[in-house]
Amino acid sequence: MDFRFEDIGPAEVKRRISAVEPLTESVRDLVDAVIRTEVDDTALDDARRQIDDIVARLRTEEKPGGFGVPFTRDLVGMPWGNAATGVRNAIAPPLRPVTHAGVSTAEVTLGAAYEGPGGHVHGGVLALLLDQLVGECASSGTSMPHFTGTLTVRYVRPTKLGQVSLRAEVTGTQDRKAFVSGEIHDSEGVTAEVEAIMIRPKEFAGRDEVMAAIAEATARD
Ligand SMILES: CCCCC/C=C\C/C=C\C/C=C\C/C=C\CCCC(=O)SCCNC(=O)CCNC(=O)[C@H](O)C(C)(C)COP(=O)(O)OP(=O)(O)OC[C@H]1O[C@@H](n2cnc3c(N)ncnc32)[C@H](O)[C@@H]1OP(=O)(O)O
Repeated sequence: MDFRFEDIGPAEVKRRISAVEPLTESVRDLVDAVIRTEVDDTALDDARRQIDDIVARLRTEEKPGGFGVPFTRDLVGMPWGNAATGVRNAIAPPLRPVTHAGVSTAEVTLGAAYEGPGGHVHGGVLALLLDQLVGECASSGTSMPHFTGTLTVRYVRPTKLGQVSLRAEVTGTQDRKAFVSGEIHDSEGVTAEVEAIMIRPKEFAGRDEVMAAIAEATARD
């Protein structure tokens, strides 16, 4: 597991997010524009050249591999490359889950980049969002990381592209397992339901083990 520690506080986290998030949003807009544009071939080629230049500039300084999940000195995770939520990830819709009293919710708008059946959301994208939400729900509720063991999605009816709401709730726990139920709905009701078995890996028996894993990974860096 890639645990790292950065000795920074909330103000620095906020500064870093505000420096990069507008770029992520612009790239997300770019993805949507490339799907929907009807400009001619010359304009497409011109756009490609300009984008290649920008990519070369960004790559002059870059991390190897993924972004990882560094933790701040207050043990706030920064999963900024996360496929569903990452503030640096233009592929992420992005999902912004909120957990309160054991219930996680999120509202998200799924545009052209998330299409599967014509005009409707790809089933894999719905599973991704539900997977993330049940992970947040199990992990935030216990303040310990839980991984997805088994995720069962029932697609009730096609989900139209546009705004959807998600909800998840822990329905029970047994040793290191948390059972989570959830759903996605649009303006007309439920479109997909999920049942998940989330598991706290045995190396994270308690907070001390998580802290030890962070310290060990930081010492390796
Ligand atoms: C102090 C610092 C604070 C830290 C942070 C705190 C909070 C974090 C807050 C928020 C975090 C936010 C969100 C969460 C993040 C992302 C969500 C996305 C979720 C994912 O995207 S995550 C990636 C996909 N996921 C995997 O990549 C898992 C690969 N896999 C494994 O890593 C292992 O396989 C594991 C860990 C699953 C189990 O390994 P293990 O060794 O711990 O478990 P073990 O075998 O001992 O079994 C123990 C009991 O679980 C049962 N069991 C085992 N496996 C099962 C399965 N698959 N399904 C159903 N039940 C299963 C057994 O049957 C037994 O049950 P019983 O005790 O009843 O016999």
